[in-house]
Amino acid sequence: MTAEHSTSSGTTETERPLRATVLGTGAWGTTFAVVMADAGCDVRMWGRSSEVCAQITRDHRNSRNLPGVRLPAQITATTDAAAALAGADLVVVAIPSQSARVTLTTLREHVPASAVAVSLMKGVELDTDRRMSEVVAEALGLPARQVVVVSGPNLAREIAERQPTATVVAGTDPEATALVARACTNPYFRPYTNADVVGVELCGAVKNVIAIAVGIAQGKGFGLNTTATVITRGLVEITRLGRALGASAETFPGLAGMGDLMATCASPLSRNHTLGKHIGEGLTLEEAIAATGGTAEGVKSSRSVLELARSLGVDMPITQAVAAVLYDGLAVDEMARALLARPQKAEGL
Ligand SMILES: NC(=O)C1=CN([C@@H]2O[C@H](COP(=O)(O)OP(=O)(O)OC[C@H]3O[C@@H](n4cnc5c(N)ncnc54)[C@H](O)[C@@H]3O)[C@@H](O)[C@H]2O)C=CC1
Ligand SMILES: O=C(CO)COP(=O)(O)O
Repeated sequence: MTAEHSTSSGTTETERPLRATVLGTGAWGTTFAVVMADAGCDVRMWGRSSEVCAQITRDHRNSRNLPGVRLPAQITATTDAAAALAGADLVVVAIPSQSARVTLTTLREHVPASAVAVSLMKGVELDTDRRMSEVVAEALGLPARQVVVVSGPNLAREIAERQPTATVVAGTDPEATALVARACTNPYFRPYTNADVVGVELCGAVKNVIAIAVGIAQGKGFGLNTTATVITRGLVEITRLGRALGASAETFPGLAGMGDLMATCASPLSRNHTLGKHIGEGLTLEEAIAATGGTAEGVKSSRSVLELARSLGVDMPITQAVAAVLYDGLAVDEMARALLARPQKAEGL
């Protein structure tokens, strides 16, 4: 992957590998660094832990977040934000959604004004109800056209093992979107581009809440009929919210929508699914968070998505039930009863 710069004659010339800086050394940040390194980019990482950064640079491993995976030797990591971000063409954000605004605000002075920012995060900010691309643009002071999102059926561990998958790269500026898609194209990772940023981001955030619901059902011992019902009606909920916010109907049955729902709701690798299962088995929220490890974004997003839906008058019964179980003491046994007892209606949106 090389950077192309316009020359004075208006043509482009290939000069050097594209420089990408990943913010966050968690499971997905590290895996996406591998994806971009395998696509030919020059990849640096920034993280808070000097121990993790040293291990990435020196031993080519991240045993805390991606145990057993060997990283390409050219990936380096540092806690020094200025060094990590100097000259970056792409700034890839992979930290928990609720920490994004504060963290990016402190890093802003080091981000080159011409950089394209890439959000890998799947959440909606509490209190503001902002999507992550909006948070990134506001915190870094970048125009919306310079922010691109990546979202799809992308369980980190499988991709770190170079198992084939596809994703969606969404942005409002076709050039920036294509640049990010090229930066992550390699023999096992295939991005599709999409101009529907709103739809792609909502799919990524809300599928985590639906995966918690599926996990709860499975933790209760319910089978595949229940799982299929929650996934399918979950997609209806996501679509309803997205349409109210102007998203394209075509996005929801695609990779970022149905694709990611299938991966996240089915896989024991998913933190959201796992957390839900623990809740269904009777753990408290605190116990389930501790037992799951890693970031289960759907916990906080159940509240922010519900806030957003209410502000728009959109009905999201599964999301509402998950938030009620996690935060309002609704008993798990009551959850299914409450969902099934709702008034009869026609299928569809
Ligand atoms: N793990 C996965 O398979 C996928 C995750 N995502 C999304 O990517 C985002 C990041 O997820 P993961 O890397 O998996 O999470 P993780 O839990 O593995 O790692 C999060 C990382 O962020 C760091 N961090 C936490 N608070 C921070 C702060 N205030 N400032 C700087 N760093 C901070 C942690 O130390 C850790 O290194 C989430 O929004 C998640 O939904 C998206 C696709 C796949
Ligand atoms: O987003 C993901 C897969 O696409 C990862 O899901 P979890 O955050 O639930 O692990």
